[in-house]
Amino acid sequence: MKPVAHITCKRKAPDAALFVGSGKADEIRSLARLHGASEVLFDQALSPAQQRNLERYLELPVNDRTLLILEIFAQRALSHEGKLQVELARLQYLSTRLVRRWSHLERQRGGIGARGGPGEAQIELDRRMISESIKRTKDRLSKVKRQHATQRRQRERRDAFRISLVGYTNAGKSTLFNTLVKAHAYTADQLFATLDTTTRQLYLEKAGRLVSLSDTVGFIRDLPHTLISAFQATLQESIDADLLLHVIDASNENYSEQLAQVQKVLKEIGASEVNQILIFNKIDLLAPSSQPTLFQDFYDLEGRSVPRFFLSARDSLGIDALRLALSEIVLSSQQLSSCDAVEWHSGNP
Ligand SMILES: Nc1nc2c(ncn2[C@@H]2O[C@H](COP(=O)(O)OP(=O)(O)OP(=O)(O)O)[C@@H](O)[C@H]2O)c(=O)[nH]1
Ligand SMILES: [Mg+2]
Repeated sequence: MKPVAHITCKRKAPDAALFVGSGKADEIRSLARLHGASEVLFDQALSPAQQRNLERYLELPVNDRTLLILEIFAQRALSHEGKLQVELARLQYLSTRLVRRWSHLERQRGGIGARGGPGEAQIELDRRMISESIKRTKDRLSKVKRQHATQRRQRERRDAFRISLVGYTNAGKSTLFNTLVKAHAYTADQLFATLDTTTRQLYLEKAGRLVSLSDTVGFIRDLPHTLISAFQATLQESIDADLLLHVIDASNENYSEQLAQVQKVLKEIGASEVNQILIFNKIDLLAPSSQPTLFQDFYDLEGRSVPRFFLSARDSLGIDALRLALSEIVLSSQQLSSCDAVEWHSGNP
């Protein structure tokens, strides 16, 4: 599907019935007719009622940002757990929108049904089918989650230091992951290239030990709440980590907004207290005048001073300095935990 036209609108508050004003809705309708559009997509979350009213008004299928993100997620999910999570989020989304949605369109197309469109009985049947599917998917998901929790506990028992890559979608997390572990995670110039958490062992020479490194799903502005809860298990990896590498596309003009969005999601999933290092990536794309003079400094992250590294994951530029810093952090955390142990012993003769 390709966009044929787009239209923006400024309003103090969304209209309860149509989301936009009726004048704007008329404009959308003429534009859609002019371009022969087959669907209208809103880059915002619509309520079920708004969506229904808009479809009636525009006489076209109307979808919203949540559904678009769900569709992209559905295409990208690879693991069994990821697929189940997307399926569940999609069913839950659908179940709120199953109210005579298509009746008016089917009537126009001379559709079947006694009084045009699916009857109440059909809707009731669909609803029951969806709620059964929701239950089945939930059961399957909780089984997979139990298995994963066991695996996670086993990893924890091995006492690994855990590092997670987090950041806005397309920031370069998977590229950095590959560069660091020389693995081959799927990278692509598209949103949500990665949906499943991949974990590999990373050897840090200076620390003389292995740590575990996880690549995670990218974050995005206004991530719908249903999706946050659907991906809670996947994002759990970042909450459980000892250290977050927050990757930022420094060449993106909206990088500071994206950084703030990621911070917001981290708060929502309860990971805002985990230590962070900021990675300003893609410096190869910066103009000579914007190149950093220092490749390592500190950044004021909501009142916390956190280490920041400038690098290019694609060109392996600045990677050695990052590996060195990671080694130092791992070593000092080891010292800290052995100090704890000593204190504990001295306090308990
Ligand atoms: N020029 C340049 N491009 C980069 C760099 N790092 C990543 N990219 C490109 O940016 C795009 C996105 O990279 P990914 O590693 O897939 O990004 P991601 O953060 O894993 O994205 P999601 O999985 O979608 O969240 C790809 O086209 C990469 O080749 C870099 O340092 N410089
Ligand atoms: Mg990725």
